[in-house]
Parts: sequence; structure tokens; C-alpha cells
Amino acid sequence: MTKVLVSDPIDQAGIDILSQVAHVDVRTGLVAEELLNAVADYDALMVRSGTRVTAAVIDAAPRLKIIGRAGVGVDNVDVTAATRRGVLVVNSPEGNTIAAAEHAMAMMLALTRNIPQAHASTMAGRWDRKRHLGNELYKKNLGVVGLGKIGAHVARIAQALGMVVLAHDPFISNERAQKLQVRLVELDALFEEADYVTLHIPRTHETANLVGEKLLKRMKPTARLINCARGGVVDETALVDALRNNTIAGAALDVYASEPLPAESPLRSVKDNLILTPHLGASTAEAQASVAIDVAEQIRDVLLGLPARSAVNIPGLSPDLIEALRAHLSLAEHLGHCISQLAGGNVQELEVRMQGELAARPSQPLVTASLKGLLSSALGERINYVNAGLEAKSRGIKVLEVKDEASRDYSGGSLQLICRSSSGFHKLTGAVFAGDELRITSVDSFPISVPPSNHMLFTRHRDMPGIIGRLGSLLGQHNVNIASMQVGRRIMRGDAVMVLSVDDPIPESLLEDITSIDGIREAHAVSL
Ligand SMILES: NC(=O)C1=CN([C@@H]2O[C@H](COP(=O)(O)OP(=O)(O)OC[C@H]3O[C@@H](n4cnc5c(N)ncnc54)[C@H](O)[C@@H]3O)[C@@H](O)[C@H]2O)C=CC1
Ligand SMILES: O=C(O)CCC(=O)C(=O)O
Repeated sequence: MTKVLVSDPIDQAGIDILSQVAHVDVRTGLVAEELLNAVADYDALMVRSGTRVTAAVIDAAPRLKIIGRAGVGVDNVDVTAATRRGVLVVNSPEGNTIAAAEHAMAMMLALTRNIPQAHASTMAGRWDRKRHLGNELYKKNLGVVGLGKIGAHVARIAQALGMVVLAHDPFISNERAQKLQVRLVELDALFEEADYVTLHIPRTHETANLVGEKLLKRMKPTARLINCARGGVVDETALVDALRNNTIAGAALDVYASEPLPAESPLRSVKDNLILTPHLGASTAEAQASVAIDVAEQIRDVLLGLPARSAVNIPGLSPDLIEALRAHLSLAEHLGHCISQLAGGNVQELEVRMQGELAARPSQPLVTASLKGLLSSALGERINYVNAGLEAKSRGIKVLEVKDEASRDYSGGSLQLICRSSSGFHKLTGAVFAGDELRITSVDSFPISVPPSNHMLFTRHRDMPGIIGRLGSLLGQHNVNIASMQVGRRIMRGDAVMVLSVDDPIPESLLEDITSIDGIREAHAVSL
């Protein structure tokens, strides 16, 4: 008997669909230990954000074929562990877009008109009209951080209210922004100019604690912050300080670094200028029905042996093709991830060049893997082989595919990515050496030979005596250990690149010191 465990509250419409093909058990509120004991017999698991599907849970479920997340974010599911075990993870990328966008707007309105405070005081028997003087949204600047599905819908609603919308999203093209009538700006400028800042980004390595003391200090004292995206993208300690010191006028949060929000969280003690809701962004009847139906249909189809439409992991490639291209797919992902971090500005175009023998292989998987790498900085684990092309298209990123059979640089061929962004362009080439060893073989047409590694530093500099020594000592002073270093140049004392592998991530502040070394024009920290 096929069995499905539903471990969070899911709309009945979803349960009805699952019941067409399986026995369904709804067991909500299980603590971690209970879930570990419960999952052993199940073929499918359906959750919302309340259940943590850890590697241990996946290991404890030998029959598990699919995990369905009734919502967008899959950060409560260990997707890597699921992929390793061959368990499909599916979600509902659009089912709750409207609900989340409307919640952000509701928070903005409640914040600016002091609705919760006025309600509490009126219920307590008072008639405080002066105390709750608010502000209008009309003609105010709204800064949207993350102009994806929810951010774009918020922008549309805000425009209807007469707000002027500016946005920051490195993975949205100017064309797309123009279509939405939104001005793209750098993050610092957004925080300086906005009267309201609303966050619609996923939590990734790059966005963790993105909004901290530094950005909060850039905000106007009359400005307000709304986070209905993900906990952990706002530094809660810095926010509490900013609210207590009235550095900003107010904030509204739906999501928290730790959920449920701990009873002793300092956020709970902020008075007057903070509104908290318990992760209600997707909690509308319409959104819950929509995500439940979307995900239940996918679980049903997969249990019947059919493909899923929104798989978060497992690429839609045949196992034979994956095996044949495994090393080159990994190379393409690494180059894509690397070039997105070199690009700096808004990515407009990615050219994928299959050179030499590689030009004879199927190109689509390599293009998809390059896009997956490119967008992984923005979308974290939500980007996959299934949605990479679509995500690039929806961001207005033009993708060019070129086959250059005449190139004869390496046996097995090479892969070149050329990324054009609002701040210029970068070119990376790589090849797979004997023993499936991946190598970056040139940067911006300067020859080098370095394996991609976890933490790297790329510089563009003038080839002159002493520069390598000065950089080495600066890194040493900051306790950054260099694992390897390579310089690529075409002529003596001309332009050159340097690629260093280091043991730890390079902090943003150190990059500023590096670029102040005489002769170093550009420095980029890259984490893979
Ligand atoms: N509070 C709630 O109940 C809900 C929260 N969410 C969360 O809202 C967030 C947004 O969801 P969607 O719009 O559906 O996702 P999406 O993938 O359509 O959009 C996210 C956007 O953020 C951008 N981005 C990534 N890193 C960035 C950075 N460092 N700076 C600026 N932009 C960056 C991406 O390029 C992308 O355009 C997700 O974290 C999702 O989990 C979604 C639904 C309900
Ligand atoms: O299931 C929920 O209510 C949370 C929704 C959410 O945060 C998401 O879909 O990313």
C-alpha cells in the first residue's frame, strides 16, 4: 500500500488528491524524535514550513520517493541529502505569491498608520487620536530588495497606491525593470532613498544578515523596514538597536532567524514601532488551497510514475547523459557560479561557448548547468536543472549558445562563459583534465590554470614588482591563509590577473583594502 505522511496543516483539497492514489496519514506537530520514528513506512512526505526535513529524517525513510513542500522556500528541507538519496523534492513556486505580496503591503499599511497600536489602545478603553498620527504611502519611495515573483507583485500594488518604486536585484535585467516601471539601484542607494524598504529575497549564503547595522544606518530616521521573506536576512540584534534608538521609524517582520520566535527574543520587548506576525505570509485560504493542490498533484503524479512539474532537485536529464557529461556539468556550474560573483552588476546576457570536442556534445545540459551556477548566488538551492532556463528568461537574461568546433585548445574541448552585466563583462574558460579534474584555464583572456575551490580571490592589476608581496602581507595581516596563487599575463608589465585560493571567505571590508593597493584595479571574492 502506497503511504503518504502529511506532517504540517495542509488544505483538504490536497489531502483529497493524495487519497486518490495512497493511504494518507495527517500527523501534525510531531517533534523531531517522533518524526524520525514515524517516517520509516512512507513513500511520500508533504510539509509546509513547520517540519524540518533533515538528512536524519530522510535516512530514516528508506521507502521515501518524494518530499512535497506546500510553498516556495525549501530551506526547511535538506535538498542535498534528498538528492544524494535520489528523493525528489517538489514545491509550489507561485501558489502563494499573491498572499505573500499582500501580506507585505498589509504590514506596510499597518506600520505607517499604527493600526495594531491604535487597535490595542482602543480595545483598552482609550480614545487616542493624536498619538497615532501616521504617514501616507502616496508619492513615497518604496525600495524593493529582490524583484522576483513576490517583489514584482508588491511593486505593482505599490504603484497603484501612487508610490515610486526603486529596486535592487542583481539578477534582473534593465529591460525587465523598465517593463515593471521600476528604477534599479545599488543596495546602499536603495536604503538611503527609500521611505519604506521591503525584502523579497531568499536566504542564501550571500543574503544571510544582509540587512545589518551598516544598511540600517543608511536609512532615513523616518523610514520603515518590512521583512516577509526569510528570517536571517535581517540581523535581529542590529534591528532591535535601530528601533530602540529610533534610528529608523519602524519595522514589521513576518519571519525570524529562529522559528517559532523564541519567547525570550529581544524583538518581543520592542515597544511601539515594531509589528510582528507569526510567518503568516502564505496564510490565506486561497494560497493554502493553491499550494496544497499544486504539490499534491505532483506527489500523486510521481507516485504514478509520471514526471513532476516543479522539481527542486533531480534534473530532467537521462541518467546516461548525466553520467557522460558529469564532469563537464560540474565545470559549467562552477564557472557560472564564479562568473556571477565576478559580474558585480545586473546580469544582462550569458554567452555559453562549447569549444573543440565539446561542441560535438549535446549543448542544452551544459547551457542549463551554466545558468544554474549563474543563478545559484541569487536563488540558492531553489535553482535547478528544471527551472534554470525559465528563471533566466523571467529575469530578462539573454542566453547565447555558440559551438566553436574549430577551437583546439584542450583534448576533450573547453567551455567558455561570457557574462555581460550593467558593470561590464567577464570571460571565464575551463576544461576537464585527466582524472575528471576541473580547471579554470583563463580569466578575461589571461591564461591561468587553477582548480575551482571553495574560497577564491580574483584580482585585475598592473604587472609590476612588489604587488604580489603587498597583497600576500595584507592577507597575512588579516589571518587569511593562501592555499595557492597564480598570475596570468599576456605581456610583461602590462595588465594581469591573479587568482588565489584561500582557506576562508574574504570579508567585504578586506576587498576595499585590497583595491587600495597601488596597481590593483579590481578584486572579487568568490565562494563556490
Ligand atoms: N512569509 C511567507 O510566508 C512567504 C515567504 N516567501 C519567501 O519570499 C521570498 C521571495 O519569494 P519569490 O518572490 O517567490 O522568489 P523569487 O525567486 O521569484 O524572487 C527572489 C528574488 O530575489 C533576488 N535576489 C537574490 N539574492 C539577492 C540579493 N542579494 N539582492 C537582491 N536580490 C536578490 C533574485 O534574483 C530573485 O529575483 C523567498 O525567500 C520565499 O521563501 C514566499 C512565500 C511566503
Ligand atoms: O507554509 C507556509 O505558510 C510558509 C510559506 C513560505 O514561507 C514559503 O512558501 O516560502
